[in-house]
Amino acid sequence: MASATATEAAICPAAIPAAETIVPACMFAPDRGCAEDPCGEEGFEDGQGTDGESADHLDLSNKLVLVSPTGEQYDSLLRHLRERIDEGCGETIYVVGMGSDGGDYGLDEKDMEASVATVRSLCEQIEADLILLRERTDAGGKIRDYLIRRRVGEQDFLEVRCIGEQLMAVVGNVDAGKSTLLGVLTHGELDNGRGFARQKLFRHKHEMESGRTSSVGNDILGFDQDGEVVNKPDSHGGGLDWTKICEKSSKVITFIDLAGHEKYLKTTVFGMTGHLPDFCMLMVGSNAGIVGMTKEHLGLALALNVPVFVVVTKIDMCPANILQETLKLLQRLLKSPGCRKIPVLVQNKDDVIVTASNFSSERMCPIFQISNVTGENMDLLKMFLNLLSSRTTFSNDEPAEFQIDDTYSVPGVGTVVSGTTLRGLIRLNDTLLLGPDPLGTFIPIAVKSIHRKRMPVREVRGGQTASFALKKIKRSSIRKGMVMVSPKLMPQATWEFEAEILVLHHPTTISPRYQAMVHCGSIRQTATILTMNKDCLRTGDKASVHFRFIKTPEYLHCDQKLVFREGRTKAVGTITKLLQSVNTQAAKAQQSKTQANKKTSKEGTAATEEARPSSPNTAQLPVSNSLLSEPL
Ligand SMILES: Nc1nc2c(ncn2[C@@H]2O[C@H](COP(=O)(O)OP(=O)(O)OP(=O)(O)O)[C@@H](O)[C@H]2O)c(=O)[nH]1
Repeated sequence: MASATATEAAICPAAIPAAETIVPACMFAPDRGCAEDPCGEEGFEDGQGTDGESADHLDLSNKLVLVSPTGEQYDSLLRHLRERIDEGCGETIYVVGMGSDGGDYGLDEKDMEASVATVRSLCEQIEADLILLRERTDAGGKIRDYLIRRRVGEQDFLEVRCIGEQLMAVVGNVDAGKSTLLGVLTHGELDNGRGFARQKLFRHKHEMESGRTSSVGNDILGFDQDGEVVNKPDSHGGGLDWTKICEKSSKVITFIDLAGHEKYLKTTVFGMTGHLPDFCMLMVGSNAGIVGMTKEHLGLALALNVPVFVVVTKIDMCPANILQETLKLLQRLLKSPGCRKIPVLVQNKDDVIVTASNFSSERMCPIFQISNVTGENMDLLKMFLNLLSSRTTFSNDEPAEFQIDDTYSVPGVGTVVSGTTLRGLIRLNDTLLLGPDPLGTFIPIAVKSIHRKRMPVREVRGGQTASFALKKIKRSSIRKGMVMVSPKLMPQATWEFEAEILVLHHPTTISPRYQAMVHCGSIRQTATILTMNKDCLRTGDKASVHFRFIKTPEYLHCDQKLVFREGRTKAVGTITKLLQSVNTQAAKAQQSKTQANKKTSKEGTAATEEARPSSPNTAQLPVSNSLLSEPL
């Protein structure tokens, strides 16, 4: 398949040498030993039509297919491109001039021109921009890499302006330069080495004074169509106008700056589990090396399956031998059996294109070396950020589910909840079920206003962060970890669940009755181990464990990832079974009581009436017979 397969720039695991030294990025270029390998075939699967027609007989494997495709080939190419754009959440890197049929790579001038005209026409069909990233020459002529990114139309502005939004968790030990790098990236001014750039980001007074991040920060970086950063801080306070950034951007990255100090590990774990980041940027100070929380943060990202890349900072002030030592240790850590990553040192734009193309789907872990003070290699990092495409696809057809990360009281507005839409579509005036409350019940609630990136919008989709203003609800009755879901889901709260866990670290042994904090999505609550399928657990052990929350039941799913921690003890796992769900008379009684109270308020009554027919807690759920909602 000419461009279709070749565009994958796929790495070939078989071709990866188990080298001791850092692997150069060019090892991953598509022209290295991948021509006859199974990676090349992957594209064929993609190339199969939705009607089951094989791309094989359309012969899309030849690099010349784009020169003058038949109608059938054109349709197939279009279908394939559409699939890739959907898979890449609106963008993909597309290579012209390479086939997977074993022929020489490269096209002559005329064929390249014709091929690009075809790709341009395909892009028009899907309303996407075609941006040239690089041109190189091989035996058969020229090869070009393009970024294809779906356009964001004017009419989308009010709806979902930031289509290409990605969430990036920023982790690393204290003083690695996390806040500084975010300040430099989002405010466009270099640092002075004494904390100048980070000043713009601090949110709490004590952070300003100590220079340490304690909250989960949130900053955005926008790229225009040409990959240029659009952030322009205003000249007065240096603040960022998010609306303007989103307006001008074809891609927006939201950073969550997670605290580096061990004291704030709880917040950091919450940031990683609760915000569903697409990527994780692990920062390492070149002079300090792999110290403190670096390994913990890396372990957390790996356990949660978040693709990680590393940014080594402060290269301006680090002696060459220390920098080399840090890189060596870093590489050893990444290649260790616990990580099984392939470290790749990014040194030029070609390396950026290759690493960005393969990042989310492969074991590759790019390493950047930068200075926030001199700006060295900042262009490579920015280019990488612009080219990264997320593999997380969210379906809008599923019933809506929104998890609450934070609550606010806004004067004149009332209670506002913010969080992440996990799936489905939430529109203005939809009625959702909010819960669970301490009794495990969910109450109907109408969506009266939605904000995204500080802008009012009419809907939010899976994967997007948003805030909702809620009527007639006290802030104190909402806690992190609660959800707002479609009534179709008939939500139930769970006191007890089973999970397969792996103990990453524990100083002695864990046995039944042990208690620790469970982080799961935005849920953060202490749970007790009731039973497990082993007598006791030590570092490195895997087991099936039966947990019970100590305070309130929570809304959980099977297959959700969780982190279980207390002090230095840490375990990660996956929920396998929900054991004790609240679905009781008591919950029902509480539900009716809430509704009765609501009737006293006109608006509250309206909302209740509206939701009643579809409210599972009032009408449709089967009623179980015991007081399961009571804690043990
Ligand atoms: N010379 C030099 N100094 C840097 C660089 N990056 C950061 N710094 C300085 O290093 C110090 C620590 O940077 P921060 O950005 O606060 O580190 P952090 O990782 O955010 O720390 P926490 O928020 O506490 O987790 C500040 O004084 C920065 O000015 C760099 O590339 N070169």
